[in-house]
Amino acid sequence: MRIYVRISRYIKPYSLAIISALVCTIFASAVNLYLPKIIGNVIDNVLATKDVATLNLIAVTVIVLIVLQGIFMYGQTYLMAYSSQKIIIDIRRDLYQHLQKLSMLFFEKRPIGTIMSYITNDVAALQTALVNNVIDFVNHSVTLVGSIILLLYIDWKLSLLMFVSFPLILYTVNVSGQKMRIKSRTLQERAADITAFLQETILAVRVIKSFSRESYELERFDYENKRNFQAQMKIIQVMAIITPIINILSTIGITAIIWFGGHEVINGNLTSGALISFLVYVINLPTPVKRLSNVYADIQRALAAAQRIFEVLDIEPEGKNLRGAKELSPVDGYVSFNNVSFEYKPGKPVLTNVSFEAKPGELIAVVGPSGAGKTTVVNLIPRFYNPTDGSIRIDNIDIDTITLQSLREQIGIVPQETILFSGTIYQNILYGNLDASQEDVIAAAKVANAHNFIMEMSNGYETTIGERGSQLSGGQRQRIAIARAVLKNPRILILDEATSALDTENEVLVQQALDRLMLGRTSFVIAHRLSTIQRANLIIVLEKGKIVESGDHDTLIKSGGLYSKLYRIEFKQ
Ligand SMILES: Nc1ncnc2c1ncn2[C@@H]1O[C@H](COP(=O)(O)OP(=O)(O)OP(=O)(O)O)[C@@H](O)[C@H]1O
Repeated sequence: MRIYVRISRYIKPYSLAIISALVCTIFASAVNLYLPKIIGNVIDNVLATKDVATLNLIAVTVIVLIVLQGIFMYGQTYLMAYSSQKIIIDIRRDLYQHLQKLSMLFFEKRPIGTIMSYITNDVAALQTALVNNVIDFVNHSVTLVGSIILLLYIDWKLSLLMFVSFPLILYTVNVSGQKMRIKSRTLQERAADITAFLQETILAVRVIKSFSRESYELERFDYENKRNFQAQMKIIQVMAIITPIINILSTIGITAIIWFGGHEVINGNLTSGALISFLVYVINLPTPVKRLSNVYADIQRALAAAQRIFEVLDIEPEGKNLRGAKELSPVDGYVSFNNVSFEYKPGKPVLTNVSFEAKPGELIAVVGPSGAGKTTVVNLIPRFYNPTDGSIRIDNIDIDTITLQSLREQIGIVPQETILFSGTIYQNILYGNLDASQEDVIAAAKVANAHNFIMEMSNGYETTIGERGSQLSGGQRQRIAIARAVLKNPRILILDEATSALDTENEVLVQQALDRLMLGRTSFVIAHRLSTIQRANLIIVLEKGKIVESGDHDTLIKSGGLYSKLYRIEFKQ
């Protein structure tokens, strides 16, 4: 029931348009209902009495009715499509907005394709239900109920005969509808699996090719397709059984009516016209029943989709602001970790009692073996995750007590892998500060050593870069990411130095750009370069989530611990 209430909340703003559409539908269906009655009239009152005047009148009436029906059908289609599109846009928007608020953990737990499927497949299923099925439902319900009333009015004994088969039909529809609902959900999940698979393998096409795993991937794809096929066939099976059953039941009913009705006419209890009208109503009756059973199945499918959509909408944004969270005004850049512990999965600590301080403008290098928790430490600063224990303070304010947006406005991040959006280079740099002027963008590009290579491109700043910036080299992408960060002008900087080596020229340009970017900002660098650790005010050495050493380069080398070992293996080459 709750699901209907929630859907109705989306429908409410468009109720006037929907009601108007439904009124149009009712009138359009009423015309259909009236036509068999006219046929009966022609037989009894025109053909029997050879009354030409009435025949003319009936002909004109039929044409007028059909024209009116056309107008109503236009209204029904237009208004319903209008409102359902609007409703779908609202749902899609809410879903997208909600997804944006969900924590990183949500995205890490699910393949990208599955998440996309919520917004594409599930919303599309809802859309079909809203556009086609609501109209069909009203149209065929009116036809069904109207036909039954008219049948009773024409001859109730004949009607009773027909009604014997009806409960059987309704029962069949009901049982199959329940089955459809369960199977539809499975199908929807299988469809999402295929999207997820495609997404993953298309993104990883380079890896697949380099390992020559095309046939292996094809096998995996075949498997996903097979599962989808099986889910699809289970639904078809139910539908394939229900249709002939309904046909058989209706045909038995019609034959009985012709037989019994024929006797009624012969005995003079019924006119020929009335029997013909009756038969036309009865023959038309399976259509609404069949369509309603399809509508029912479609609505079940839509409900399954709606359920999945609402399940996502119900996931609490984990990184949400605490009640009474304050805006963080521009900071000096003092950052402290106070006994911070963290676990991604309960019971599996990734960081334990991490404490350190960074003064404004300092460079903090985070080093340690792979998996030590370096990325996790820096990800806690913009609150991509919340510490399980302890606190992080910026300018002595616990970051838990400030709004996420104002916190993240003060932090610039240059990741190891630069993610660019399809669009122009200009738009990609502007992403750092949407209010920046053209001069600012160019100045930032200059600081980032990006201006020259941009100007050498076919359309300069207006050059469109392919999806994820695939047309640019690694070093160029990094410099665009740096330009973005320069434009944002944050007080605190998080930098993940690329491990992959660039060519010497790019290396120098990137390094120079980074140095300019870090100047005067509190910078946390997951360090892979010798120059960074040598210059760092503080080096934090992590091992298995704990700080095992900290200090500057010279002190740590002298102490001869893990750092000096790492230094020999990783940095001093
Ligand atoms: N999203 C996640 N969910 C669960 N566990 C995670 C997640 N991210 C990282 N971990 C685990 O947490 C630990 C620390 O990971 P982290 O990425 O912080 O290490 P790192 O020092 O940055 O490693 P690397 O140098 O290899 O990038 C690892 O054991 C890793 O497996």
